Amino acid sequence: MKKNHILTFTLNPAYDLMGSCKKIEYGEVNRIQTHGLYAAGKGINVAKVLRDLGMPVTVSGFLGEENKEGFSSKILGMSAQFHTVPGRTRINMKLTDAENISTDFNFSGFEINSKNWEDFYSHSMNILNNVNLVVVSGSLPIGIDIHDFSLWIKAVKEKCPRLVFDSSGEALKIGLKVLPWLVKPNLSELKIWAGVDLSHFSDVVAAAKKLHQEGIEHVIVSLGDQGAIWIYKDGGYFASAPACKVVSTVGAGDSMVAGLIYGLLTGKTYAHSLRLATAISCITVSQSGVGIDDIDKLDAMMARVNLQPLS
Ligand SMILES: Nc1ncnc2c1ncn2[C@@H]1O[C@H](COP(=O)(O)OP(=O)(O)O)[C@@H](O)[C@H]1O
Ligand SMILES: O=P(O)(O)OC[C@H]1O[C@](O)(COP(=O)(O)O)[C@@H](O)[C@@H]1O
Repeated sequence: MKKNHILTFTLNPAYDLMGSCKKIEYGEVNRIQTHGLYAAGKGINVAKVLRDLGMPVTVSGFLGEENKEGFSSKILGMSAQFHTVPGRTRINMKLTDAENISTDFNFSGFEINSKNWEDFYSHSMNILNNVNLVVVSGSLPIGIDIHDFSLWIKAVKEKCPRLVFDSSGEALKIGLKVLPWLVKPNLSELKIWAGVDLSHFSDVVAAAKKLHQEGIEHVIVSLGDQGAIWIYKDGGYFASAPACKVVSTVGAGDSMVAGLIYGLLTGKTYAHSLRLATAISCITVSQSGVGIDDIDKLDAMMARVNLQPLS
């Protein structure tokens, strides 16, 4: 396997059906303009960006048997090592309205039984050999016991200490306990972890520092259109996100994670890496779907990111 080989696990991938309408009318028939149907889920999105930046990447997780045709053809250029299970991969609906607000309807899909989990567990440990960095991202499908997930992610970290973790809800709380190498909660996820309302910027910085002090080397908190902060051993940065036309914010966080990984694995400075990650996430916001189709756009977007050191 090549140097810097990256593996992403998406236990609950999805087809993202993206579209827009003027306004979502509750209880009415809503007519939606379709933008596209994409193979997605957090680790898949991270992998798309890394692939476009030229990094070798493998994607893994579960995939539903019934609608698996087509998924692989939508993620060309990366190695796919999915564990197929009976049932359907979920379809998540993502709508952007005239005020540029994205609303997500994340459905449930296949269910995992204990045999599926046991098989996946051993398969996942095998494919972790020779991996330089592993990403565990997204929600858990129905049927995965949180205690089993906790044991699995611990074992993943033992095999590959450079663990990047991005999830929500109970899985987020459990995953943070294994002290991943890098985490990127958004503001609402950080609030859940902190258990308090983080109403001021200084509260957000303090909570991120606390998470870092627990033993997580890189804590990045994304703040939507406000940008992001990064706390690491010797300091931190705030990056403001450049104003951009919003097509859909879906995948913005995943794109940021990919940019951070790329910067860190290719030896860029933290300032450069955060600038790059912020720029990539803004490019994602200004298009439908995740990925960098024009690499020349990046430099221009990076120049528009404003960085400030945090004390
Ligand atoms: N409306 C926006 N305009 C510009 N950049 C944005 C916007 N929304 C998100 N971003 C960029 O994407 C990053 C991740 O977005 P955020 O919504 O915080 O994450 P998540 O998708 O994980 O909830 C932000 O830090 C920012 O750089
Ligand atoms: O696994 P979850 O938490 O339901 O999230 C899955 C959804 O998140 C996405 O990966 C987008 O995530 P972000 O907007 O946080 O980057 C979608 O592609 C997918 O539908």
